[in-house]
Amino acid sequence: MAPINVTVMGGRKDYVPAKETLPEVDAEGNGNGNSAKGYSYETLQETANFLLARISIRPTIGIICGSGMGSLAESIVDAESIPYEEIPNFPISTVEGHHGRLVFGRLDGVSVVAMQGRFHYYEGYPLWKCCLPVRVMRLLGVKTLIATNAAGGLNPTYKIGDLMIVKDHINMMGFAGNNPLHGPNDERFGPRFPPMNKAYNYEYRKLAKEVAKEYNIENIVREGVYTCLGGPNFETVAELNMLKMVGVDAVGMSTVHEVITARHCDMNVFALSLITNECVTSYETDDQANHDEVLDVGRMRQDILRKFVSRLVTRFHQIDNASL
Ligand SMILES: O=P(O)(O)O[C@@H]1C[C@H](O)[C@@H](CO)O1
Ligand code: HPA
Repeated sequence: MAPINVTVMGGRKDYVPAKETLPEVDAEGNGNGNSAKGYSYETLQETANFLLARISIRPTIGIICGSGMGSLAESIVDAESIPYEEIPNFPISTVEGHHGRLVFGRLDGVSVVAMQGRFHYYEGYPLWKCCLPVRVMRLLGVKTLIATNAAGGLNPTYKIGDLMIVKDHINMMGFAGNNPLHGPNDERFGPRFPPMNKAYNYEYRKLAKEVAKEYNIENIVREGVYTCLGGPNFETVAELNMLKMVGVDAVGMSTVHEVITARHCDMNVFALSLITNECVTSYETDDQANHDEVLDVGRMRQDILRKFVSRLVTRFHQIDNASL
């Protein structure tokens, strides 16, 4: 790749983009996320077939690990991992704290697949591509999605290290017309106009609160509303105060579009936010959100998260099977 001349502070410098770490533009040549073109059902079926040929597990529950929460996948036994680079049509992870592989295996005897590394809009991927793994999971036979994320706590009662069961979301990016389902609809995935009022499964949320009691962690488990902004910058004070006014409890840069995609293809959804920082809603402070702190809190809470999510997998599996 030819060097690009860029002006940096202190003068000009030759910069060679690390090709393997830059997301490619989409099929229409757009890298800005506004393309209506996604991969076809057949293309994603090819991806699913590739994975089915490589792995012996047939997962029914899919887990997306949030920033710094990759260790969730380390409890998986009989694990078979496939790096994203080896998976046809898959993007690659470019964010620190996101390993970039699918881990198939068993959690407490339940067959699962975990994404150790998710795709974010700010990495340059259009929303449909950020959510491509969700559709692939569905084609693999996954019926339940557990999406985890790191988020800033906006609700003033939330503390760093709290776990927020997501009860609902506000799709801020959708307000601006950016939606993973934008563009032609393939009914084999789901309907043109999917409802979103029961996006976060009520039974799962109830169970999660029971498990929190069982594990004596109910004092750190909350339930609230999440929103996703496009990132990569953290929010301004004015933005955060506006979000607070409209009822947002936690702010992040993911999950909402994954949940929309999952509900579109009729998956049951549970989402969990780890509160990694308190949002700065005042001008009278020197505090600043930063990614290192996000990763540190992920490490600090890794044992609790692993135990909690493993137990949720077992309990969700029980109720999914009971309702068959
Ligand atoms: O992948 P998630 O949503 O957990 O990551 C959050 C949002 C940004 O990617 C990053 C900011 O530190 O953490
Ligand atoms: N804002 C947005 N995304 C985040 C935050 C935040 O404060 N913390 C972790 N991810």
